Amino acid sequence: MSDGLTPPRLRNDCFAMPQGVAWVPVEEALSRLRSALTPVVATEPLKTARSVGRVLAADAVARRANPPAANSAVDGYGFAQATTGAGVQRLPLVAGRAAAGQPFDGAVPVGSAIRILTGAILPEGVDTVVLEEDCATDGATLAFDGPVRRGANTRNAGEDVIAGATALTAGRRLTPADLALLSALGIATVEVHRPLRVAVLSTGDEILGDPAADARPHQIFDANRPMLLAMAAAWGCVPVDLGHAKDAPEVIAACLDRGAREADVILTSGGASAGDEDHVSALLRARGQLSSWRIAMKPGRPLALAMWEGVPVFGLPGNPVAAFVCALIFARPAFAAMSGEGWRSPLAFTVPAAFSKRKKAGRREYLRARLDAAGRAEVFASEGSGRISGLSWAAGLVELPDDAAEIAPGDPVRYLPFAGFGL
Ligand SMILES: Nc1nc2c(c(=O)[nH]1)N[C@H]1C(S)=C(S)[C@@H](COP(=O)(O)OP(=O)(O)OC[C@H]3O[C@@H](n4cnc5c(N)ncnc54)[C@H](O)[C@@H]3O)O[C@H]1N2
Ligand code: MOO
Repeated sequence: MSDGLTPPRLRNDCFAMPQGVAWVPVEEALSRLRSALTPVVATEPLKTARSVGRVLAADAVARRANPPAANSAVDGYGFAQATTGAGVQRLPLVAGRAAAGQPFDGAVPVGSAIRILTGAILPEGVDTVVLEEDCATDGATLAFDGPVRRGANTRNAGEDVIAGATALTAGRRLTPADLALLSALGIATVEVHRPLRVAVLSTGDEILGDPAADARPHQIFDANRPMLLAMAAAWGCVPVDLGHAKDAPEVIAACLDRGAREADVILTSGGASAGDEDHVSALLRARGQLSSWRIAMKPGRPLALAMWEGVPVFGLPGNPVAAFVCALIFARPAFAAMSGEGWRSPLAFTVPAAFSKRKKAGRREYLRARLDAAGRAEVFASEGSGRISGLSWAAGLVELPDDAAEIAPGDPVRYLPFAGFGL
């Protein structure tokens, strides 16, 4: 008989905070990570044209000014402004013209004008250009209505960037626009970090790797691995697919060993909680250095952060929504720090809520959200952590503070667009 057995009061709330467990606030877990992580990737020289998405390992210094010489911003006629004034101006045209790539060799005499095209270096004697649409000409004389401002329709040498200036600083993840800037400044090669290698492992006896396979009722297709591998790739990392492992400690340990050999960081999903089959957290506690787990956030509370053979492991929860949110909030800034970019806080702005919600104190909450036509954040109808359709529906997250909150339509909320996470 077990008459003396007294169960705890029924909570029936899978998101309630269990007692007797140390919950790590999100900010504390983030600041632990931030202080622990440094760049782990080597550097290499790379052709600028091939460097998009890479992280600069050294400042890029302009070899040349942009523009390198004063030139015309329009197609028109150039002259010295000092000899012109108000009212109708008539200037004799010199023979020849100045075009981009075909500079005019001579000097333009004071009081004369020259045909000039966009991008052409200003010939000696020219400091001002008048737009061709504002001119009349018979081929020998130019007429326009003055006055014209000195320097009109021209671009100064170095007005964008001067030679010797630092164009981009170390830590910059290079964008297509950066490639234009570097190329214009004559920087043909950049010193960049090698991309971070991110290994991804799914765990669980129920996981079936191939979505084309015939699944038995107890089996589910692996949703987390393609998602996490694609996130790593979108973040400029090299994804390393570790496949999926059964819920057996020695199998998971072998996969982690491989991950530690082939990658700079490991993402696992599933088995992060404290259930009978939650081998990832148990393994990390027993054989890795578990630094922080059970984060006070929803979704994602069983996040495990640990080291395995000297390589950081992010033990993400199995529920795909929780795995996704934890990857955004923890893995993304951490990968940036490890990649040489430095810690990157997510882009966030305040928008009015299009929803009502009451939350309890003690946990930060992330809701799948998107902006409606009026710029208000609407949230996905269900908060269920397995509702993957809501991740596709969403374009960002609403972040609710650790404290209790009651949100009514129109109240300001913090919105974190996926685009700000590079997705
Ligand atoms: N008694 C308690 N049960 C649970 C708690 C709790 O505190 N007490 N926490 C719940 C929360 S919250 C989460 S999240 C999960 C996290 O558990 P695990 O990280 O150990 O994940 P699993 O149990 O392995 O899986 C959870 C769920 O996700 C599915 N899954 C796992 N991997 C994948 C994958 N690669 N692709 C698609 N779906 C996946 C798995 O089948 C489960 O349904 O624990 C709760 N339970
Ligand atoms: O918080 Mo669990 O991480 O919801 O799904």
